Amino acid sequence: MVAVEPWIQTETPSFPIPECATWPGPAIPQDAFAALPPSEPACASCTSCGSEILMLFNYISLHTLGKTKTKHRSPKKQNKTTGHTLHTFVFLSFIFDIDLMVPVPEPHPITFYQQMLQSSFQDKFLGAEEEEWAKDTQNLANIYTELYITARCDIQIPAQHEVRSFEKAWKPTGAEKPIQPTDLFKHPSEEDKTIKTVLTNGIAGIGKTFLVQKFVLDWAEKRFNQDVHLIFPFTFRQLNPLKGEKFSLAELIHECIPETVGITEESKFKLLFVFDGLDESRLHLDFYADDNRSADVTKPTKTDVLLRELISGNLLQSARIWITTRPAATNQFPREFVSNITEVKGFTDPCKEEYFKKRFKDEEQANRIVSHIKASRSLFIMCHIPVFCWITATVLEDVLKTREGGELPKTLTEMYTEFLVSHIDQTKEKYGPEKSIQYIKSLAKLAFHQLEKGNLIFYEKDLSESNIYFNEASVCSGVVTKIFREEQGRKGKDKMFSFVHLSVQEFLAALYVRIKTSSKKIHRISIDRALQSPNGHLDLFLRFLLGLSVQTNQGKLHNLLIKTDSSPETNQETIQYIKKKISENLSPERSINLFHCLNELNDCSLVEEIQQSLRSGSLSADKLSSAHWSALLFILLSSEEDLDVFDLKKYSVFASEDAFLRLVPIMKEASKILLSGCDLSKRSCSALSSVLSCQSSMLRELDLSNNDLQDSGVRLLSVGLGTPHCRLERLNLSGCMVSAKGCTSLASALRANPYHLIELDLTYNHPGDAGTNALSAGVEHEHWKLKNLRLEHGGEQRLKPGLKKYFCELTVDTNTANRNLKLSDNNRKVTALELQEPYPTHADRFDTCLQLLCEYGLTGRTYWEVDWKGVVDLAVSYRGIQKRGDSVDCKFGCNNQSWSLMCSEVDHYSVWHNNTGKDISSSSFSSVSNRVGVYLDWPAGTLSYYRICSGSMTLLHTFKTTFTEPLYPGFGFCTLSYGSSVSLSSQ
Ligand SMILES: Nc1ncnc2c1ncn2[C@@H]1O[C@H](COP(=O)(O)OP(=O)(O)OP(=O)(O)O)[C@@H](O)[C@H]1O
Repeated sequence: MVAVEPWIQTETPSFPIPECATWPGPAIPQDAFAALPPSEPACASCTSCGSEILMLFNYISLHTLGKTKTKHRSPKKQNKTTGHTLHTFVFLSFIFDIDLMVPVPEPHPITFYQQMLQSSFQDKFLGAEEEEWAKDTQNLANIYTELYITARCDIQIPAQHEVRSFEKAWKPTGAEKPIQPTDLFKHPSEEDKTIKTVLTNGIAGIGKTFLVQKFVLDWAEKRFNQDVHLIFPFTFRQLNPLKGEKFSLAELIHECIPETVGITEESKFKLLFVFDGLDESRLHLDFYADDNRSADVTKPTKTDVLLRELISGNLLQSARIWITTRPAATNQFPREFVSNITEVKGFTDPCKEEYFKKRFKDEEQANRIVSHIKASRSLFIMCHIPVFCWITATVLEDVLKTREGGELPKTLTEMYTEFLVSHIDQTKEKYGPEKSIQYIKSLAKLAFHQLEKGNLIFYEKDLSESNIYFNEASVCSGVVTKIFREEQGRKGKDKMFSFVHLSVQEFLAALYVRIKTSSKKIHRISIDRALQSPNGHLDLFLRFLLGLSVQTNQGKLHNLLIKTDSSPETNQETIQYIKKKISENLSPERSINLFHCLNELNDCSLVEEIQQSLRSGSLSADKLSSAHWSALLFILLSSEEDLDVFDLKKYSVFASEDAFLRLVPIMKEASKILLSGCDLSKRSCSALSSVLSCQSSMLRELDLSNNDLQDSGVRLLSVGLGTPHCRLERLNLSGCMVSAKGCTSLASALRANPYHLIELDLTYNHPGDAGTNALSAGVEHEHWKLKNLRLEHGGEQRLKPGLKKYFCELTVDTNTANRNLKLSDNNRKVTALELQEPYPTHADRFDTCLQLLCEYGLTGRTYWEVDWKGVVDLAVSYRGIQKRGDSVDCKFGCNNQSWSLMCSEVDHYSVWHNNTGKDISSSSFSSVSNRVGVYLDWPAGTLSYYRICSGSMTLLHTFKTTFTEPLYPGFGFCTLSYGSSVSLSSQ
């Protein structure tokens, strides 16, 4: 027996394999495994899966190798066969019927086959640029730009049409964990454990196929993943035509990956099966179907069943599986078969630039293109999608070549119009203008009808319905190859087609409508239809349709469009109609699309109005209309501002609860929401609950401390917390008036969804025994992730509203009182007098400054109130403030040891720290008030002073700092204001 690799070991127990006698070929040479590292198996000791592989490759050697030797290959492919090594030559000779010049003894060590496959894949994947539709793109290794990939712990099924999601200014967030492609199969927490099945999710054109190709190329060029012996890359497009046909697994592999034909070795290989494009699958992949019997690798089985068995792990249990898909198809895949989910997010901002720099070798040209794209926010955002970068690069390259110094396209419609025009121009001369125009028209028809049906992949039959006949199309392929691609089906059957990107299909569909009708009404009808769509699937179509009514775009496509009545006046009517719609109560997503439409129509008036008010500081939340609110959200969502952290205090102009509720779409983008002390009530809890339960919620941290949410609010919040989509890790409800009832709601939410919350802060509440027990019991539970439950500083007083819950009765420290300060009213009143008191000498006594300190140092949250008269300093100070003399080191507010509010019946208020003062405007105070409230939140580093008048509080000032020692409240007076006094108020 030899060492079995851990990832095989963990899955099936070892048992002795059948005797080598079952091997039908020549005996295995002694040195067959010589090229393997010492930990690799030196002989065929095996697990159950090992024996499956043994049978698989025995079968290959017997049945398929000979058969495929005679297979006919296309001359085009033959030209590509410039083998890298002797092995490659030998291997390729099997495929291409080239006479063997050097006989190679069989069977070979695994490294032999590995090298053959790797050499062959180098040819295949380096040559990715040879794809028909992308003839001008460069070599994969040269153009490949790093993609941002994240690990997710669940599958996201978008409620929206995926095209919409590419409008957002996506940025890496703290909530997401980026991973390298080389770590796809590494366990996130346990390094020595590998993962069996990875599902990689990503919207259309985001780079999934490129990622797969680069992964395989890196393996083939021995850069990464060398622990995998063999990689078998499939695409669902390839597999679709095989639906219902019967193959053994080996035959299926050979059928789709001819490069594997030579493999005849038996052993326990580490295999990786890659299946690209689950969303395009037409196979019957019902994992719970009745016919799910355990399949035999060697017996002909229906392709659909083989795949299901392989993916579900019933076949080749130790093989790794990697599936890529667009989000819409993720729900086809049962969660229990996925060990890890990753998402391709596209290019980060620096990578967008890098892409263009790779694509344009001329540095000056590259810089010009990058700065043009950056100048148009919408284009720059969209460039996180690689296919959009490709379209942009293609267009701009052409425009720069043909129009020296000319305007570059700025809107989306302008970009796609140029894209189309450049292809028509390139091919007109070759095939004649009529034919090329006719084909574009036919493609537009196809695009429209298939979009209506929701189809992204079409067959020859669909083409002929739009008068496209394959043979002619291929003759004229120069016209269409860049916008339309053909996937080579099997043996010439079932050819499949798609547009290079869904957005191209949507553009052509809009063009079709423009070709067909010049009616004024079409704008309104299309706007209404797009607004009715629950998932926004017509949003982009609408933008193109309206963009195509702009005269400059129409001028460029005059060969295709009939004369329309899209005069500037008609467009003005459309603009007014859109503005009217925006002012109605639309969902944020729909209204944001309408702003994009206005942009396509070159109308930016609404957005400019808001931007102007933002710049001048005249924006006031209560004066904003619905349309202005939508404009504001549009600006915020598409701004460069980092939306990862939502801090309501940053949006001070919206600090009312009503305004806060309007900002929910922004909160949905955040991973951290900071709402401490924002006067929120239970109304806000329902909104936050919807953010928590939103499918795409990235929220990990929510700080609601110091809001009087009460149990009713916490109950609403718990609804969101308990939903499976909520992945909140930290929740701060400190000082939210929560009693046992609220704790019980939280506990039941956590019973439903115990997997994410790690930290729960319930300090300064009143959980009582019942609340404490309900939550503490959960912490002990093995499924609960909650580790840090904080319940300190509890008590009945915490159920009081506002800052009163932190009320504290201060006691003066008589040993610190200056002799000119008289204490009366049971030491609760301090008055500055010219006449000295006979206090004994004490080291802590202020000998010159008319000041005193209170007895206890404060380190938590404390609130107190005082009544004052004359001119007084209401201060907090470190204990070590100097007590001798009258220098700045002694005086409250004049050093770095103390902070003070100076109240004067003449000059009103000023705040002081470190000898720097700031007056507080008194113009807003209509009447005199001599009561001040002081709130110290020592851990948060805030000290706030409030003016209290007839029971209402007005914030005067907040100091924000980091306190390093306990703080002692203190009172100070100046020598010229004898008679001034401070009285400590009781609760
Ligand atoms: N990492 C990358 N570096 C450079 N270009 C890329 C990269 N990824 C993708 N592209 C460009 O974008 C195009 C589309 O990418 P790809 O086909 O991989 O997307 P996809 O996610 O598989 O899309 P779909 O879901 O539509 O199949 C590529 O042909 C290439 O031009």
